[in-house]
Amino acid sequence: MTPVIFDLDGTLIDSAPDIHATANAVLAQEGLAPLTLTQIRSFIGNGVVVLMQKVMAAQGLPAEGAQYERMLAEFVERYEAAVNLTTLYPNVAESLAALRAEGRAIGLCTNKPVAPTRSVLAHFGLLDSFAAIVGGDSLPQRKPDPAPLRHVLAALGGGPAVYVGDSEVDAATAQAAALPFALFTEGYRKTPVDDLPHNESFDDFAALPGIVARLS
Ligand SMILES: O=C(O)COP(=O)(O)O
Ligand SMILES: [Mg+2]
Repeated sequence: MTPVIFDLDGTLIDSAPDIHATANAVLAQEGLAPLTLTQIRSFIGNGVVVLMQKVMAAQGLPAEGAQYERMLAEFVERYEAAVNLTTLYPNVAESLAALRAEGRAIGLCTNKPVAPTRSVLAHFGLLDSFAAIVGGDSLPQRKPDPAPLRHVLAALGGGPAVYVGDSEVDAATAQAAALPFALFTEGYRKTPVDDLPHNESFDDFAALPGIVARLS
C-alpha cells in the first residue's frame, strides 16, 4: 500500500494559538508589544528560525544580535511543552486510523523542530501512529527543499507516496520531490487554492482516505 506523509502545523493540528501565546510571552518578557494571532499564523510554515525573524521584523528589530538570539532561544524553550491551546483538526485521528487500517505506513515531514513535534503528537496519543518523523532541525535542509520529504519516504521503504500539507511550502516541496500532493484548505496558506499546485484538495479529513486511494 502506498504510504502517506503529512505536514503538521496547519495540517494535522491548529497550533497557531500556542505559537501565538508563546511568541507574545517572549515579547512581553522583552517589554515589546504583542502581535495578533493573524500575524503569527502568517509567520508559520518555514520553521522556528524564520518565525522569529518575522517576529523581529514586525517589531522593527534586527533578526540578528543578542536580543534576537535570546528571544529565539526563549521561544524554543517555552514552546517545547506548549500544547494546551493546540487542537487536532476534525476527523484527523479517525482518518489516520483508517489509513493505517488499510495497511498504509504513515510518516511526518514538518518544519517544526522535532522536540515539540514529538510532544504534541504524544499529547494527542498519535506519536506511535508515525513510522518516520523528520522535523525542521533533523537535517541541514528544510522544506521546500525536497530532502526532508525524501528522507521520510526512504525511512518508510521508498516507492511512491502521497504528501498531505496546507501551505505554499508544502506544495513546493511535493513538486520538488515529484510526489502527488493533497492540499488541506483550512490551514495557514496565504495563496488561493487555485494558485497552489496540487492534485486534490479537501477541507475535511473524512475525505482523505478516498483522496489517497485515488492518488495511489
Ligand atoms: O513550524 C513551522 O513553521 C511549520 O511547520 P509545518 O512544516 O508543520 O507546517
Ligand atoms: Mg503546515
